[in-house]
Amino acid sequence: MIPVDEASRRIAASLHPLPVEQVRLAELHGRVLAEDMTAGFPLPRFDNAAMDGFAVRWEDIRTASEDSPVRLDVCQEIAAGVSPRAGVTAGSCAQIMTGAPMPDGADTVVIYEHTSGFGTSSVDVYKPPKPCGNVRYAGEEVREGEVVLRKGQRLTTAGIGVLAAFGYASAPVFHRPRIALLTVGDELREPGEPLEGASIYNSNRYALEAIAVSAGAEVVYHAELPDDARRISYGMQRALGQCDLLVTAGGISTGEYDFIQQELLELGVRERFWKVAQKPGKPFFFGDTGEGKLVFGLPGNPLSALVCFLHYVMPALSAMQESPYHGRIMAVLAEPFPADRKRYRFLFGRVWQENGSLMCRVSPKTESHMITSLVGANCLIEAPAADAPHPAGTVVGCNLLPWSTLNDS
Ligand SMILES: Nc1nc2c(c(=O)[nH]1)N[C@H]1C(S)=C(S)[C@@H](COP(=O)(O)OP(=O)(O)OC[C@H]3O[C@@H](n4cnc5c(N)ncnc54)[C@H](O)[C@@H]3O)O[C@H]1N2
Ligand code: MOO
Repeated sequence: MIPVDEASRRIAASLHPLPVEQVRLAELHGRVLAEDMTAGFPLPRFDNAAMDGFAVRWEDIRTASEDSPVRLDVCQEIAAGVSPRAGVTAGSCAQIMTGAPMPDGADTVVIYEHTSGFGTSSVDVYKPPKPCGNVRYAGEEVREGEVVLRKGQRLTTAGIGVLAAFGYASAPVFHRPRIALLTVGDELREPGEPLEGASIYNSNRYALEAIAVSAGAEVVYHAELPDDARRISYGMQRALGQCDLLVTAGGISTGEYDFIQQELLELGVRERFWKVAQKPGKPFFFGDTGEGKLVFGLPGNPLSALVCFLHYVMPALSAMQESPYHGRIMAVLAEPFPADRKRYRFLFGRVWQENGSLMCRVSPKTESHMITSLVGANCLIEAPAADAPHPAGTVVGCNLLPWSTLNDS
């Protein structure tokens, strides 16, 4: 049995970055950038109006007021997307729309509301803005050549919007990690099928598939297998042929029908560890193949499987895409945490904000088969082994669940 940190280190030592591919903008959501992206031009690209109104020389209208307006000749209209025909000279101005390029000579835009209005050959200005007011200057947001998105950034709303603004129709991203998912157990039935005798429904397949997809991975293969060494071996061979990570759930402990470890070793998988000093998830197995594929043998208890996925598989998926994984925040226990005497303990729970601090408490159901303890949980709380419960007030690590937010009810 090895400590939790040592397990994470051994997994990290087996990881390789995934290959890179060029993917079209519309398909980039959730993908991870494989290169820094730079600005091909400054943003804004040219000086332009921030408001609808009149492009003027501030010098001409600085004294304008309701009682003593300044009258200017309107020499042209400039709409967004149109280049100015001429510059603005003393005593003249241009009617201009938001986003339209500023004409030479003008340094300020007077908003429509502070003038006599559009559509005439001259305009009265009633109120001056600040000098250079209502103008967006070239390069004020981003300089040409500046890095706007970093390698390792997961592309969602922000990254996709920024790529589009700089005209990138596609971007280099890491391949999506391909996961093969095997669940094993004679007792398992698929949801929708009838239950008979001592059978139970296969929840791991669906919960693990959901978390894998939310982590940006692709489940390329799945099989639901009986406790039969030959069929498990065959399923694992097929799975390994098409994935980057093989994730199995169940059959990894020491029972008479736990064939996963034995069959993995038969297939030449190199064991990096089996058994970690943690609760739940003690019989967790990790290995790799000669071709660099990773094998995660998760315990079958539903919460043990999810804890191992959250704590080990998620960071591995990020690292394979050279993306930093910031899972953990620190929070204060509102109630005692039932520590284990020998094993590092993970428990689902809730974290919330109170008077400027983050507080947390574990879910009322704490056993590793109790899948309903996930309902209402928004975090996974972790704490080291101890002879007595960690008292309220202790600061512990909390990992927001990838499908939750701080404000989930
Ligand atoms: N003598 C010992 N017995 C057990 C030990 C041990 O150290 N010595 N470890 C216990 C711990 S801790 C865990 S965790 C489990 C893990 O065992 P396995 O990984 O071999 O899992 P199974 O025995 O196949 O299943 C355990 C449990 O989970 C249910 N299960 C399995 N797959 C699914 C699924 N896809 N969907 C829903 N539920 C599933 C299964 O029916 C069992 O109840 O071993 C302990 N025993
Ligand atoms: O470690 Mo098991 O995963 O306690 O239930």
